[in-house]
Amino acid sequence: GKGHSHWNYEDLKRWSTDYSDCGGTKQSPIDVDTAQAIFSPDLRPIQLSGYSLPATKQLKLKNNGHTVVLDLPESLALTGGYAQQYRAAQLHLHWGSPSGPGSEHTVNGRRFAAEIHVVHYNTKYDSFTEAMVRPDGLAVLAAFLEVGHGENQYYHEILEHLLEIQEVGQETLVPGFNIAGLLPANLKFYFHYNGSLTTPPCYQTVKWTIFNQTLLLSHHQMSILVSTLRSPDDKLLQNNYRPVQNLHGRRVLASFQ
Ligand SMILES: NS(=O)(=O)c1c(F)c(F)c(SCCc2ccc(C(=O)O)cc2)c(F)c1NC1CCCCCCC1
Ligand SMILES: [Zn+2]
Repeated sequence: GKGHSHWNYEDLKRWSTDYSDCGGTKQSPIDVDTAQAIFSPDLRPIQLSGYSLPATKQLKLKNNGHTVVLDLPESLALTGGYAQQYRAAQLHLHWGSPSGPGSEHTVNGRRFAAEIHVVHYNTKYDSFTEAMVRPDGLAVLAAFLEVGHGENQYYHEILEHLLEIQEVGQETLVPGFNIAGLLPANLKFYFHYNGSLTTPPCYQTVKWTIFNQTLLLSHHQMSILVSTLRSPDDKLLQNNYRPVQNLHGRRVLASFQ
C-alpha cells in the first residue's frame, strides 16, 4: 500500500522512527525457545474451510517489492484453533539467498530456508483495514519451508509464475488450487503467541500460529524462490526477513508436549 514501500531491510533503525509501533514491546518475529514454551492442551487443531479453490477462480499474484503476495478470497476461513472466526486476506513468503536461509521466526536459534505467512482478519470487523489496528484483529498462520528431495506440487502453482512478475509492481493471475496444500498436513502441533506485523506499520495486532511440521520443496524450487524476483533498487529480492525481536516477557504457548 501507499507509504509502506519506502522502507527496506537494510536500515531497520529507521522503521521505529517512521512507524512508532515498530519500537513496541510486542513485536514479531521472535525466536521460539521450545524449552520455554508452555504446553496448553486447550489449543485446538487449526481448521481451514474453503481453502480448496477451483482452477476457474483466478488469484492475483504480485511482486510488491518486498515479497510475492497471493491475494486470497474472503471465502477462505480459519475456524478451529482461534476463539473467533478469521477470514483470509493474502499469503506471502519470506526467504534468504543462495548463501543462507531466510525464515522470519527461528526455533531454538535455527533459521529455516523460508517461511510462508497466510494473513487473516477477524470477521467481527467490517474490513481488513479496521481489523488491522485492533488487538484481536489479525491471525497469521506461519510454516517453515525446507529443501527436500521431491518437487512440491502446491508450491509449483506459485513458483512457476515468478518469472512473469520479476519486476516490482508486476502482477499476474494464477488459477485456483488447494491453498491448504501450502501448509503442513498436521495442523494440530503449533506454537502460539501475540505479536505484530513484521513489516511497517508493525501493528501489534497479530495472533501468530507457527506450525511444528515443515514443508519440503525441491532444491530447484527453492533456488527459483530466492533468485527470480527483483527489488525496488533492481537487485535480486533476497533476505526479506526482519531480525528476531525481544519477547519482553511474552509467553509462547505450544499445542503439544
Ligand atoms: N509478515 S507480514 O504479514 O507483516 C508482511 C510483511 F512482512 C511484508 F513484507 C509485506 S509486503 C510490505 C508491505 C506492503 C508493501 C506494498 C504493498 C502493495 O503495493 O500492495 C502491500 C504491502 C506484507 F504485505 C506483509 N503482510 C501485510 C502487512 C502490511 C499491511 C497490511 C497488508 C496485509 C498484511
Ligand atoms: Zn510475512
